[in-house]
Amino acid sequence: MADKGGANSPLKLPILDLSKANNPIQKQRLLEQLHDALFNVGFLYIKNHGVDLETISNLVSLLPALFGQPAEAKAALSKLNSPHFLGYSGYAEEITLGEKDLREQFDLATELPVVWDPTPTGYSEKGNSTSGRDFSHLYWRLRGPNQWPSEEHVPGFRRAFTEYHDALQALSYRFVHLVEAAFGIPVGTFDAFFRPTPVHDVVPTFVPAQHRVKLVKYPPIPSSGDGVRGQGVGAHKDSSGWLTFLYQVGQEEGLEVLCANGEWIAAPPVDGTLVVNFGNAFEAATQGAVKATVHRVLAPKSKASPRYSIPFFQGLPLDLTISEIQSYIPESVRKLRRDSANPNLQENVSSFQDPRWDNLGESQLRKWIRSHENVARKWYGSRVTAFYLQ
Ligand SMILES: O=C(O)CCC(=O)C(=O)O
Ligand SMILES: [Fe+2]
Repeated sequence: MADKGGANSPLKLPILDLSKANNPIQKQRLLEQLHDALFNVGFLYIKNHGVDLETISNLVSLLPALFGQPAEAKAALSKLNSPHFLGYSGYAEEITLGEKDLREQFDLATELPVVWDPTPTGYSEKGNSTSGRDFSHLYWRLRGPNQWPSEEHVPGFRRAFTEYHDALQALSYRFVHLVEAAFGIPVGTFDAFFRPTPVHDVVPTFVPAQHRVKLVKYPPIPSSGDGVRGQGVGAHKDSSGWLTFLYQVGQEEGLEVLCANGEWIAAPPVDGTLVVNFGNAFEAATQGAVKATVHRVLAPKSKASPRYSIPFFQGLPLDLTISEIQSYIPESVRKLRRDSANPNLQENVSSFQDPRWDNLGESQLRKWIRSHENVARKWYGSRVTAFYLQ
Protein backbone atom coordinates (compact mmCIF):
# COMPACT_ATOMS: atom_id res chain seq x y z
CA MET A 1 0.00 0.00 0.00
CA ALA A 2 1.12 3.58 -0.57
CA ASP A 3 3.03 5.16 2.31
CA LYS A 4 2.14 8.77 2.92
CA GLY A 5 4.06 9.12 6.20
CA GLY A 6 2.11 10.95 8.94
CA ALA A 7 3.76 12.57 11.99
CA ASN A 8 3.26 9.74 14.50
CA SER A 9 2.39 6.44 12.89
CA PRO A 10 2.85 6.48 9.13
CA LEU A 11 -0.43 6.50 7.24
CA LYS A 12 -0.44 3.60 4.83
CA LEU A 13 -3.44 4.73 2.80
CA PRO A 14 -3.38 7.36 0.04
CA ILE A 15 -4.89 10.85 0.42
CA LEU A 16 -6.27 12.21 -2.85
CA ASP A 17 -6.67 15.96 -3.32
CA LEU A 18 -9.96 16.44 -5.18
CA SER A 19 -9.19 20.11 -5.93
CA LYS A 20 -6.80 18.77 -8.59
CA ALA A 21 -9.89 17.86 -10.62
CA ASN A 22 -10.26 21.56 -11.48
CA ASN A 23 -6.95 21.76 -13.34
CA PRO A 24 -6.58 19.71 -16.56
CA ILE A 25 -2.91 18.82 -15.97
CA GLN A 26 -3.31 18.02 -12.28
CA LYS A 27 -6.50 16.13 -13.04
CA GLN A 28 -4.54 13.56 -15.03
CA ARG A 29 -2.30 12.92 -12.01
CA LEU A 30 -5.36 12.69 -9.74
CA LEU A 31 -6.93 10.09 -12.04
CA GLU A 32 -3.72 8.05 -11.99
CA GLN A 33 -3.72 8.14 -8.20
CA LEU A 34 -7.38 7.17 -8.15
CA HIS A 35 -6.71 4.30 -10.55
CA ASP A 36 -4.01 3.01 -8.20
CA ALA A 37 -6.27 3.46 -5.15
CA LEU A 38 -9.14 1.64 -6.88
CA PHE A 39 -7.24 -1.36 -8.17
CA ASN A 40 -4.37 -1.73 -5.68
CA VAL A 41 -5.58 -0.35 -2.35
CA GLY A 42 -9.39 -0.31 -2.16
CA PHE A 43 -9.49 2.28 0.64
CA LEU A 44 -8.51 5.94 0.40
CA TYR A 45 -8.87 9.39 1.91
CA ILE A 46 -10.04 12.48 0.04
CA LYS A 47 -9.31 16.10 0.94
CA ASN A 48 -10.56 19.37 -0.55
CA HIS A 49 -13.72 17.41 -1.21
CA GLY A 50 -15.95 20.48 -1.39
CA VAL A 51 -18.24 19.71 1.56
CA ASP A 52 -18.41 22.89 3.67
CA LEU A 53 -16.83 22.63 7.10
CA GLU A 54 -19.91 24.35 8.49
CA THR A 55 -22.21 21.69 7.04
CA ILE A 56 -20.12 19.04 8.78
CA SER A 57 -19.77 20.87 12.08
CA ASN A 58 -23.50 21.73 12.22
CA LEU A 59 -24.29 18.01 12.26
CA VAL A 60 -21.32 16.92 14.36
CA SER A 61 -22.13 19.48 17.07
CA LEU A 62 -25.55 17.85 17.54
CA LEU A 63 -24.19 14.33 18.11
CA PRO A 64 -23.76 14.64 21.90
CA ALA A 65 -27.37 15.90 22.21
CA LEU A 66 -28.63 13.21 19.85
CA PHE A 67 -27.02 10.37 21.81
CA GLY A 68 -27.62 12.12 25.13
CA GLN A 69 -31.41 12.12 24.75
CA PRO A 70 -33.33 10.50 27.60
CA ALA A 71 -33.60 6.73 27.22
CA GLU A 72 -37.37 6.97 26.57
CA ALA A 73 -36.81 9.45 23.72
CA LYS A 74 -34.26 7.13 22.10
CA ALA A 75 -36.52 4.13 22.63
CA ALA A 76 -39.33 6.06 20.90
CA LEU A 77 -37.11 6.23 17.80
CA SER A 78 -36.25 2.51 17.88
CA LYS A 79 -35.72 0.65 14.61
CA LEU A 80 -38.41 -1.69 15.91
CA ASN A 81 -40.92 0.95 14.77
CA SER A 82 -39.63 0.81 11.22
CA PRO A 83 -39.98 -1.85 8.51
CA HIS A 84 -37.27 0.19 6.73
CA PHE A 85 -34.72 -0.54 9.48
CA LEU A 86 -34.42 3.21 10.05
CA GLY A 87 -34.07 4.57 13.56
CA TYR A 88 -32.18 3.94 16.75
CA SER A 89 -30.37 0.78 17.86
CA GLY A 90 -29.10 0.71 21.41
CA TYR A 91 -25.66 -0.27 22.58
CA ALA A 92 -24.61 -3.76 21.45
CA GLU A 93 -27.92 -4.49 19.72
CA GLU A 94 -26.37 -5.10 16.32
CA ILE A 95 -24.53 -8.27 15.34
CA THR A 96 -21.58 -8.65 12.95
CA LEU A 97 -19.99 -12.06 12.37
CA GLY A 98 -22.15 -13.47 15.14
CA GLU A 99 -20.81 -11.04 17.77
CA LYS A 100 -22.28 -7.92 19.33
CA ASP A 101 -21.01 -4.59 18.02
CA LEU A 102 -20.15 -2.33 20.96
CA ARG A 103 -21.73 0.81 19.53
CA GLU A 104 -25.04 2.61 19.40
CA GLN A 105 -26.39 4.21 16.28
CA PHE A 106 -29.09 6.08 14.45
CA ASP A 107 -29.77 4.87 10.91
CA LEU A 108 -31.12 7.56 8.63
CA ALA A 109 -31.56 7.82 4.88
CA THR A 110 -32.70 9.98 2.00
CA GLU A 111 -36.21 10.95 3.11
CA LEU A 112 -38.69 8.94 1.00
CA PRO A 113 -42.33 7.96 1.32
CA VAL A 114 -43.40 4.35 1.78
CA VAL A 115 -43.53 2.72 -1.68
CA TRP A 116 -44.19 -0.90 -0.83
CA ASP A 117 -47.65 -2.14 -1.73
CA PRO A 118 -48.73 -5.43 -0.16
CA THR A 119 -51.34 -5.98 -2.91
CA PRO A 120 -51.78 -7.50 -5.37
CA THR A 121 -48.27 -8.90 -6.01
CA GLY A 122 -46.24 -7.33 -3.25
CA TYR A 123 -46.03 -10.22 -0.84
CA SER A 124 -48.19 -12.91 0.61
CA GLU A 125 -47.39 -15.09 3.60
CA LYS A 126 -48.75 -18.12 1.76
CA GLY A 127 -46.65 -17.64 -1.32
CA ASN A 128 -47.54 -18.96 -4.73
CA SER A 129 -44.48 -20.75 -5.96
CA THR A 130 -43.85 -24.45 -5.71
CA SER A 131 -40.55 -23.79 -3.97
CA GLY A 132 -42.61 -22.16 -1.21
CA ARG A 133 -40.82 -18.89 -1.66
CA ASP A 134 -42.62 -15.84 -2.95
CA PHE A 135 -41.25 -12.74 -1.35
CA SER A 136 -41.90 -10.89 -4.60
CA HIS A 137 -40.08 -7.65 -4.40
CA LEU A 138 -40.59 -7.52 -0.69
CA TYR A 139 -37.37 -5.56 -0.51
CA TRP A 140 -39.22 -2.44 -1.66
CA ARG A 141 -40.39 -2.34 1.91
CA LEU A 142 -36.88 -1.23 2.83
CA ARG A 143 -37.68 2.13 1.30
CA GLY A 144 -39.44 4.66 3.51
CA PRO A 145 -39.22 7.68 5.77
CA ASN A 146 -36.90 8.49 8.65
CA GLN A 147 -37.77 8.68 12.30
CA TRP A 148 -36.73 12.19 13.32
CA PRO A 149 -35.76 13.19 16.86
CA SER A 150 -37.97 15.91 18.31
CA GLU A 151 -37.02 19.58 18.02
CA GLU A 152 -37.30 19.72 21.79
CA HIS A 153 -34.54 17.17 22.34
CA VAL A 154 -32.24 17.90 19.39
CA PRO A 155 -33.10 21.35 18.01
CA GLY A 156 -32.18 21.86 14.36
CA PHE A 157 -31.35 18.20 13.77
CA ARG A 158 -33.49 17.61 10.71
CA ARG A 159 -32.14 20.69 8.94
CA ALA A 160 -28.51 19.91 9.80
CA PHE A 161 -28.88 16.28 8.76
CA THR A 162 -30.59 17.17 5.49
CA GLU A 163 -27.87 19.67 4.58
CA TYR A 164 -25.20 17.08 5.33
CA HIS A 165 -27.03 14.42 3.36
CA ASP A 166 -27.46 16.71 0.35
CA ALA A 167 -23.80 17.77 0.40
CA LEU A 168 -22.57 14.18 0.65
CA GLN A 169 -24.96 13.12 -2.10
CA ALA A 170 -23.54 15.81 -4.40
CA LEU A 171 -19.97 14.84 -3.50
CA SER A 172 -20.73 11.17 -4.07
CA TYR A 173 -22.05 11.87 -7.59
CA ARG A 174 -19.00 14.03 -8.40
CA PHE A 175 -16.70 11.35 -7.10
CA VAL A 176 -18.40 8.64 -9.16
CA HIS A 177 -17.67 10.77 -12.25
CA LEU A 178 -13.98 10.71 -11.32
CA VAL A 179 -14.15 6.94 -10.91
CA GLU A 180 -15.64 6.68 -14.40
CA ALA A 181 -12.82 8.84 -15.76
CA ALA A 182 -10.25 6.66 -13.94
CA PHE A 183 -11.90 3.57 -15.49
CA GLY A 184 -11.68 5.21 -18.93
CA ILE A 185 -15.44 4.90 -19.48
CA PRO A 186 -17.76 7.80 -20.45
CA VAL A 187 -18.42 10.18 -17.58
CA GLY A 188 -22.06 9.74 -16.60
CA THR A 189 -22.14 5.97 -17.26
CA PHE A 190 -23.42 5.29 -13.73
CA ASP A 191 -25.82 8.26 -13.58
CA ALA A 192 -28.71 5.92 -14.37
CA PHE A 193 -28.25 4.36 -10.92
CA PHE A 194 -29.14 7.58 -9.19
CA ARG A 195 -32.16 8.66 -11.23
CA PRO A 196 -35.66 7.82 -10.03
CA THR A 197 -36.57 4.32 -11.22
CA PRO A 198 -39.96 2.61 -11.34
CA VAL A 199 -41.01 0.52 -8.38
CA HIS A 200 -41.92 -2.92 -9.60
CA ASP A 201 -45.68 -3.34 -9.96
CA VAL A 202 -46.47 -0.02 -8.32
CA VAL A 203 -47.38 2.20 -11.24
CA PRO A 204 -46.62 5.06 -11.63
CA THR A 205 -44.34 5.34 -8.59
CA PHE A 206 -40.74 6.24 -9.31
CA VAL A 207 -38.24 6.45 -6.47
CA PRO A 208 -34.70 7.83 -6.44
CA ALA A 209 -31.80 5.97 -4.91
CA GLN A 210 -31.99 5.99 -1.13
CA HIS A 211 -28.65 6.73 0.45
CA ARG A 212 -28.22 5.56 4.01
CA VAL A 213 -26.37 7.48 6.68
CA LYS A 214 -25.39 6.12 10.08
CA LEU A 215 -24.64 8.31 13.05
CA VAL A 216 -22.53 6.14 15.29
CA LYS A 217 -21.17 6.37 18.84
CA TYR A 218 -18.56 3.97 20.19
CA PRO A 219 -18.36 4.45 23.96
CA PRO A 220 -15.07 3.51 25.68
CA ILE A 221 -15.02 0.02 27.18
CA PRO A 222 -12.52 -1.76 29.40
CA SER A 223 -9.97 -3.74 27.42
CA SER A 224 -9.86 -7.41 28.23
CA GLY A 225 -6.93 -8.61 30.35
CA ASP A 226 -4.98 -9.76 27.32
CA GLY A 227 -5.08 -6.24 25.85
CA VAL A 228 -7.53 -7.18 23.10
CA ARG A 229 -9.93 -4.31 22.44
CA GLY A 230 -13.66 -4.96 22.04
CA GLN A 231 -15.48 -5.13 18.71
CA GLY A 232 -16.80 -1.65 17.88
CA VAL A 233 -17.98 -3.16 14.64
CA GLY A 234 -16.78 -6.54 13.44
CA ALA A 235 -14.86 -7.18 10.21
CA HIS A 236 -17.16 -6.56 7.27
CA LYS A 237 -17.51 -5.34 3.73
CA ASP A 238 -20.00 -2.54 3.23
CA SER A 239 -23.17 -3.92 1.74
CA SER A 240 -25.52 -0.93 1.78
CA GLY A 241 -24.50 0.70 -1.44
CA TRP A 242 -22.12 1.57 -4.23
CA LEU A 243 -19.48 3.75 -2.52
CA THR A 244 -19.08 4.70 1.16
CA PHE A 245 -17.97 8.15 2.34
CA LEU A 246 -17.00 8.10 6.00
CA TYR A 247 -16.48 11.11 8.23
CA GLN A 248 -14.50 10.29 11.38
CA VAL A 249 -15.32 12.78 14.11
CA GLY A 250 -12.54 13.99 16.40
CA GLN A 251 -9.22 12.24 16.98
CA GLU A 252 -10.23 8.90 18.47
CA GLU A 253 -8.74 6.07 16.41
CA GLY A 254 -10.18 2.60 15.91
CA LEU A 255 -10.89 2.05 12.22
CA GLU A 256 -8.72 -0.66 10.64
CA VAL A 257 -8.45 -2.00 7.12
CA LEU A 258 -7.48 -5.52 6.07
CA CYS A 259 -4.66 -5.51 3.49
CA ALA A 260 -4.17 -8.09 0.78
CA ASN A 261 -1.29 -9.59 2.81
CA GLY A 262 -3.65 -10.27 5.72
CA GLU A 263 -2.30 -7.43 7.88
CA TRP A 264 -4.67 -4.99 9.64
CA ILE A 265 -3.60 -1.37 9.17
CA ALA A 266 -4.94 1.74 10.91
CA ALA A 267 -7.12 4.27 9.12
CA PRO A 268 -6.99 7.06 11.74
CA PRO A 269 -8.90 10.35 11.50
CA VAL A 270 -7.07 12.90 9.34
CA ASP A 271 -8.25 16.51 9.58
CA GLY A 272 -10.21 17.79 6.61
CA THR A 273 -10.68 14.37 5.01
CA LEU A 274 -13.31 11.76 4.34
CA VAL A 275 -12.51 8.08 3.90
CA VAL A 276 -13.83 6.40 0.74
CA ASN A 277 -14.33 2.70 0.21
CA PHE A 278 -16.32 0.45 -2.09
CA GLY A 279 -19.36 -1.69 -1.35
CA ASN A 280 -20.11 -5.30 -2.23
CA ALA A 281 -22.04 -4.23 -5.32
CA PHE A 282 -18.99 -2.41 -6.65
CA GLU A 283 -16.81 -5.45 -6.12
CA ALA A 284 -19.40 -7.65 -7.83
CA ALA A 285 -19.77 -5.19 -10.73
CA THR A 286 -16.03 -5.17 -11.36
CA GLN A 287 -15.79 -8.91 -10.74
CA GLY A 288 -13.32 -8.29 -7.97
CA ALA A 289 -11.09 -5.82 -9.88
CA VAL A 290 -12.00 -3.26 -7.22
CA LYS A 291 -12.33 -4.80 -3.80
CA ALA A 292 -14.96 -4.10 -1.19
CA THR A 293 -12.15 -4.01 1.33
CA VAL A 294 -12.81 -5.63 4.70
CA HIS A 295 -12.61 -3.21 7.65
CA ARG A 296 -13.51 -3.11 11.32
CA VAL A 297 -13.57 -0.71 14.25
CA LEU A 298 -11.96 -1.40 17.62
CA ALA A 299 -13.89 0.08 20.53
CA PRO A 300 -12.10 2.93 22.35
CA LYS A 301 -10.07 1.94 25.42
CA SER A 302 -11.53 2.49 28.88
CA LYS A 303 -9.98 5.91 29.50
CA ALA A 304 -10.40 7.21 25.96
CA SER A 305 -13.15 9.53 24.73
CA PRO A 306 -16.15 8.13 22.87
CA ARG A 307 -15.58 7.82 19.15
CA TYR A 308 -18.22 9.14 16.75
CA SER A 309 -18.40 8.49 13.03
CA ILE A 310 -20.76 9.22 10.14
CA PRO A 311 -20.69 6.78 7.21
CA PHE A 312 -22.71 7.72 4.11
CA PHE A 313 -23.62 4.72 1.94
CA GLN A 314 -24.46 5.68 -1.62
CA GLY A 315 -27.69 3.89 -2.58
CA LEU A 316 -28.55 1.94 -5.73
CA PRO A 317 -31.86 0.87 -7.31
CA LEU A 318 -33.05 -2.23 -5.50
CA ASP A 319 -34.19 -4.01 -8.67
CA LEU A 320 -30.68 -4.06 -10.15
CA THR A 321 -29.27 -7.52 -10.74
CA ILE A 322 -25.62 -8.39 -10.64
CA SER A 323 -25.46 -9.07 -14.36
CA GLU A 324 -27.11 -5.72 -15.12
CA ILE A 325 -24.55 -3.93 -12.99
CA GLN A 326 -21.71 -5.85 -14.63
CA SER A 327 -22.90 -4.83 -18.07
CA TYR A 328 -21.95 -1.23 -17.20
CA ILE A 329 -18.32 -2.20 -16.62
CA PRO A 330 -16.12 -2.93 -19.65
CA GLU A 331 -13.87 -5.96 -19.83
CA SER A 332 -10.86 -3.60 -19.76
CA VAL A 333 -11.75 -2.79 -16.14
CA ARG A 334 -12.78 -6.28 -15.05
CA LYS A 335 -9.60 -7.87 -16.32
CA LEU A 336 -7.57 -5.81 -13.85
CA ARG A 337 -8.65 -8.22 -11.15
CA ARG A 338 -5.85 -9.14 -8.82
CA ASP A 339 -5.28 -12.53 -7.33
CA SER A 340 -7.46 -12.63 -4.25
CA ALA A 341 -6.83 -16.16 -3.13
CA ASN A 342 -5.81 -15.01 0.34
CA PRO A 343 -7.81 -16.91 2.99
CA ASN A 344 -7.37 -14.00 5.41
CA LEU A 345 -9.56 -11.82 3.23
CA GLN A 346 -12.67 -13.43 4.71
CA GLU A 347 -14.46 -13.55 1.38
CA ASN A 348 -17.34 -15.22 3.18
CA VAL A 349 -18.31 -11.84 4.67
CA SER A 350 -19.71 -10.99 1.24
CA SER A 351 -23.05 -12.40 0.18
CA PHE A 352 -23.63 -10.28 -2.87
CA GLN A 353 -22.14 -12.74 -5.31
CA ASP A 354 -24.21 -15.60 -3.96
CA PRO A 355 -26.66 -16.40 -6.79
CA ARG A 356 -29.46 -17.09 -4.28
CA TRP A 357 -29.75 -13.35 -3.62
CA ASP A 358 -30.04 -12.39 -7.23
CA ASN A 359 -30.55 -8.69 -6.94
CA LEU A 360 -29.38 -5.88 -4.79
CA GLY A 361 -32.72 -5.48 -3.02
CA GLU A 362 -32.80 -9.06 -1.87
CA SER A 363 -29.18 -9.00 -0.83
CA GLN A 364 -29.87 -5.88 1.23
CA LEU A 365 -33.04 -7.21 2.81
CA ARG A 366 -31.09 -10.30 3.84
CA LYS A 367 -28.34 -8.19 5.36
CA TRP A 368 -30.79 -6.07 7.39
CA ILE A 369 -32.67 -9.14 8.58
CA ARG A 370 -29.45 -10.78 9.71
CA SER A 371 -28.21 -7.77 11.62
CA HIS A 372 -31.56 -6.85 13.23
CA GLU A 373 -33.51 -10.06 13.67
CA ASN A 374 -36.02 -8.56 16.11
CA VAL A 375 -37.04 -5.87 13.60
CA ALA A 376 -37.25 -8.52 10.90
CA ARG A 377 -39.53 -10.81 12.92
CA LYS A 378 -41.88 -7.96 13.75
CA TRP A 379 -42.32 -6.59 10.23
CA TYR A 380 -41.45 -9.45 7.88
CA GLY A 381 -42.70 -12.44 9.86
CA SER A 382 -41.05 -15.64 10.93
CA ARG A 383 -41.07 -17.34 7.53
CA VAL A 384 -39.21 -14.59 5.72
CA THR A 385 -36.85 -14.09 8.65
CA ALA A 386 -36.03 -17.79 8.85
CA PHE A 387 -35.45 -17.91 5.09
CA TYR A 388 -32.91 -15.10 5.09
CA LEU A 389 -31.19 -16.29 8.25
CA GLN A 390 -30.18 -19.57 6.60
O1 LIG B 1 -17.18 3.92 12.36
C1 LIG B 1 -16.43 3.76 11.41
O2 LIG B 1 -15.37 4.39 11.29
C2 LIG B 1 -16.75 2.78 10.32
C3 LIG B 1 -18.11 2.18 10.46
C4 LIG B 1 -18.39 1.16 9.39
O3 LIG B 1 -17.49 0.63 8.79
C5 LIG B 1 -19.78 0.83 9.04
O4 LIG B 1 -20.70 1.21 9.78
O5 LIG B 1 -19.97 0.20 7.98
FE1 LIG C 1 -18.22 -0.30 7.03
